[in-house]
Amino acid sequence: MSAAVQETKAEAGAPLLQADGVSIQFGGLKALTDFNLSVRQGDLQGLIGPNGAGKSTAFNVLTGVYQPTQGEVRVGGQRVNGWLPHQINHLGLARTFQNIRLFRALTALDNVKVACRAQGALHPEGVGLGAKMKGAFINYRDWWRALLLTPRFQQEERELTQQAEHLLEVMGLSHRRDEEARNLPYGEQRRLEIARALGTQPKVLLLDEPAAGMNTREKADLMVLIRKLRDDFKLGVLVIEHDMKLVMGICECITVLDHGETIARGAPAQVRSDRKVIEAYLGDSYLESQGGAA
Ligand SMILES: Nc1ncnc2c1ncn2[C@@H]1O[C@H](COP(=O)(O)OP(=O)(O)OP(=O)(O)O)[C@@H](O)[C@H]1O
Repeated sequence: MSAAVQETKAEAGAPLLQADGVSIQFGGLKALTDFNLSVRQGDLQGLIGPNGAGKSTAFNVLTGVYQPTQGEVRVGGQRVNGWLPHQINHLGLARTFQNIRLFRALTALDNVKVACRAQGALHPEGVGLGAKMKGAFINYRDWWRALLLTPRFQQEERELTQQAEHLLEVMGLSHRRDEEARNLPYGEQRRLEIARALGTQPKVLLLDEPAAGMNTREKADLMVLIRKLRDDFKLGVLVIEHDMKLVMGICECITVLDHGETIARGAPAQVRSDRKVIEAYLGDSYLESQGGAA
């Protein structure tokens, strides 16, 4: 870790994202049990575990897609249980999905612009009728502005385009600016998803299997890129990833889930030699491939 990042971490203070004793149950299935997590600025953490361990469920609970059966989620110190995903996003939490969810028929630029616009818009925070009515009023006002092409709307459009172009450049996608998302190669679609998440100006970025489907070269580039995003955008990053080389290579702290329970947490070296982790996930073949035993 660079001295600059260590310094940033020391200043980081309070967690940007926190889960305290979070559990969620689907019928009789305990998908996540007593899950605790803390992400601060400058963190690059991993979340791993076998298929069905509860990793995506954890992301869904943290981002408001699912409501926890028990426990508390805080974003920027604010309790967000019961909040909608876009409201939580507005507090500074953005994510990508395991199955890419781009606007397939929109250009790369427009995919990112949509996210930049969402952040620029005022989203009333909280739950309840007051927030809903305020939201409806804002939507109505913005609709008229767009319809009448007011000078302010046009100025905002220019600024959004510049922001989106910058993010495409950061993600190495400038050459795809005007191509429809569905026509991009798979690896580039994954990077476009990250550009779109960055468009909402997050403080914490959750990446769900960002390297899935990428070739070795693309994965290596992605590792460098994720670190750079963490540093340049002053983010806290949490990554779900099955590629152990990538997770062990970039994450400073790794949480391991199995059947919804946290079975280990620590630095890569500590986690990969943990007997429970080897038994549940890595397997002895992984150890052998690394040339050692626990
Ligand atoms: N909406 C839902 N309704 C019912 N069960 C669910 C729901 N979402 C997840 N589950 C179950 O919760 C468990 C955890 O699933 P989850 O998708 O979080 O695992 P995962 O660790 O992300 O797995 P993978 O690595 O395969 O993506 C699984 O048994 C899954 O079938």
